[in-house]
Amino acid sequence: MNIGLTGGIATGKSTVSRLFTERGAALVDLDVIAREIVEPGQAPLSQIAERFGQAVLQEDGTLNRRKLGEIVFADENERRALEAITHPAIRTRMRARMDALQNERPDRLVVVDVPLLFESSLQSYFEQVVVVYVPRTVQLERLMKRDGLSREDAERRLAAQMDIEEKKRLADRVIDNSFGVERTAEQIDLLLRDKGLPV
Ligand SMILES: CC(C)(COP(=O)(O)OP(=O)(O)OC[C@H]1O[C@@H](n2cnc3c(N)ncnc32)[C@H](O)[C@@H]1O)[C@@H](O)C(=O)NCCC(=O)NCCS
Ligand SMILES: Nc1ncnc2c1ncn2[C@@H]1O[C@H](COP(=O)(O)OP(=O)(O)OP(=O)(O)O)[C@@H](O)[C@H]1O
Repeated sequence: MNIGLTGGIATGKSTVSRLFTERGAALVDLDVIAREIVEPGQAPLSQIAERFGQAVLQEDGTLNRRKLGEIVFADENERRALEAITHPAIRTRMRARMDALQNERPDRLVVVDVPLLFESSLQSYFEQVVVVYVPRTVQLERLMKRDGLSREDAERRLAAQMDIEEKKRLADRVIDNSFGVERTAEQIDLLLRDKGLPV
């Protein structure tokens, strides 16, 4: 049994993932996998340095994420080039983790946090696609606050993704995270009950 969990940047996917794992679900997080595959010694990191120049590496050879972020969120072509390097490796690892977890305990819910699920057309990997939703204004405020970004930088990151209202329309199920975390937890309990899972 699996769920593909998505939403927009800073709409609350990590918060919702944590609520699921507290209730016994297993988690596969694509932001974590995306970091693993660019660790020193991994092929994608060398490809990134070749494509974007040594300036995107720090002195210790690790990726300068802030610098690369500035480049790719300002230019769609650059972003696509980065995705062409990273996405195949991310997808392979995602599939392997999902299979391993499901084989280990077939009765367990596997939640997969996939920020770009719709943008990358990954619907077919999942039995149900759940969107964590907040209105755009709330999304922008939470993003600026959490990451210390200016409004302009936050807007740029939002512009790199499908609009949250569009994602809401495409969802099999929506979790509204506009209110307190308690209200969000109630919606998760309801979803688990609908699936016949213990809460
Ligand atoms: C550009 C990078 C180095 C910036 O790193 P940074 O630490 O600032 O951000 P982080 O990785 O924590 O991502 C935060 C959020 O940004 C958004 N985001 C990241 N990459 C992209 C992208 N290519 N397109 C649109 N949104 C993106 C997602 O909502 C993600 O959850 C990094 O995001 C990256 O390597 N992106 C390419 C891999 C990728 O597509 N990851 C997204 C999940 S698979
Ligand atoms: N219900 C809520 N009420 C108030 N603040 C919240 C709520 N849910 C999440 N937040 C805050 O909003 C910010 C974004 O949440 P979170 O990090 O879970 O989003 P995300 O979708 O995982 O982000 P990303 O796309 O960057 O991975 C965080 O600072 C978090 O503490």
